[in-house]
Amino acid sequence: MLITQQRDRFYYWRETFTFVENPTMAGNTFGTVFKLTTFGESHGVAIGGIIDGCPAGLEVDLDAVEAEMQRRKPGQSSIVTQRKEEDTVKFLSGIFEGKTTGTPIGFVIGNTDQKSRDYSHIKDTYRPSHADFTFDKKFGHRDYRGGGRSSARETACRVVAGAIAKQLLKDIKITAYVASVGELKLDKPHTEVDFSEIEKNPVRTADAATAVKMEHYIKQIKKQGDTVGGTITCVIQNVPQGLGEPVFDKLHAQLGKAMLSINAVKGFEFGSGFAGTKMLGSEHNDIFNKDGSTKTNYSGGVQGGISNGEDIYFTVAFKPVATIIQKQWTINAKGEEVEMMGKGRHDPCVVPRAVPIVESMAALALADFWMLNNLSKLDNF
Ligand SMILES: Cc1cc2nc3c(=O)[nH]c(=O)nc-3n(C[C@H](O)[C@H](O)[C@H](O)COP(=O)(O)O)c2cc1C
Ligand SMILES: C=C(O[C@@H]1CC(C(=O)O)=C[C@@H](OP(=O)(O)O)[C@H]1O)C(=O)O
Repeated sequence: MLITQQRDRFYYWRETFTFVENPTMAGNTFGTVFKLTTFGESHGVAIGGIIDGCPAGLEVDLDAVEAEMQRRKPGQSSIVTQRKEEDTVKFLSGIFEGKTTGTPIGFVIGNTDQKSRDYSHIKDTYRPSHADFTFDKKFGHRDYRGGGRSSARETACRVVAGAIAKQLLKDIKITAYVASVGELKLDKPHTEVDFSEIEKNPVRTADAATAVKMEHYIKQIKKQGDTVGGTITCVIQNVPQGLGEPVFDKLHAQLGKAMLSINAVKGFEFGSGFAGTKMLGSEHNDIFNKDGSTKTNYSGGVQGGISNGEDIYFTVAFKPVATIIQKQWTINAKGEEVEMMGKGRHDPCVVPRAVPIVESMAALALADFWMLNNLSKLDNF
């Protein structure tokens, strides 16, 4: 081979691999085998995704997908953003005669009620604690309308994939609920929560009286043009033993990544979490029953990064929404200090709509581990 040909080949491969390893805007895919890639901006034509690695032959209950979308969609009650989107999912591929074909499942969700005028004042001005500043610094060119790609609108795609992952997981039951809004707490450990209460109130907490207080508080905060944070607890039941891939892809590590990838998340507490630090080993150790189950479950259903068959539980902390309808000082792209006020339709508190997002991300993490676990033993081939 001529030296010039060799050189051209070298450059060809270098460029190819550089592209594959360092694609621009990396980070739009979650999962190793059961994978979700999402695309789209909040005020663009549509958002959507591709679910790859879903096995063939899964009967997809489209009504169940639709029901999950209704739980997340904007405009669903007076304590969430008043942007009105139907969030009907249009599947483009990968499902035939009601069953998955094992090929990529492509889907789109239209954006129909965007009001981009509300964002013209932040074209060159950064909302404090939103993603405007960092997206600008990283990419230099961004769709500022509605926060573009940084908007939680993208999480609609996660809910589509999560709804399918839930169906793949069959008996594994994933339930999330609002555990606190500001200082208002649902005063019950997850083991005493009545899951049937969650969908009966717009806050999605598991107690009617607490829900009334939380709803009232969110409305009050909204009137002041302000926002408030909260926490969501998630419980996963009927988990088979063996899910999780030590050492770097431990089950709770991936769940942490899944949760921390959700917009506005600031904390993830797994199993006994921070409270466990105040206990002694003699109190904290989960003592076995003869069948391998444990008498207590401070481990949160995971030991050594692998599920042990007990319930998995964790809590996710969400910050107060950044866009407030109050004047605040900020800076513009020229570095000048300017006063700005948020405009438009924002969530005064994200937790009511984040409940199905937390469940979906948990389902995606578990579906991936379920697929991977089938590869971990020769007996499975
Ligand atoms: C369900 C949900 C709804 C949200 N709604 C809003 C909103 O209406 N306005 C807003 O400024 N941020 C909202 N956020 C948060 C922003 O998307 C998020 O703060 C922003 O992308 C910056 O990312 P970070 O807070 O994770 O750093 C929402 C988050 C979630 C999970
Ligand atoms: C559109 C959704 O939520 C949006 C999330 C969001 C943000 O900054 O994250 C800001 C608001 O966007 P807009 O100003 O366009 O109404 C929310 O409504 C959705 O969840 O589907």
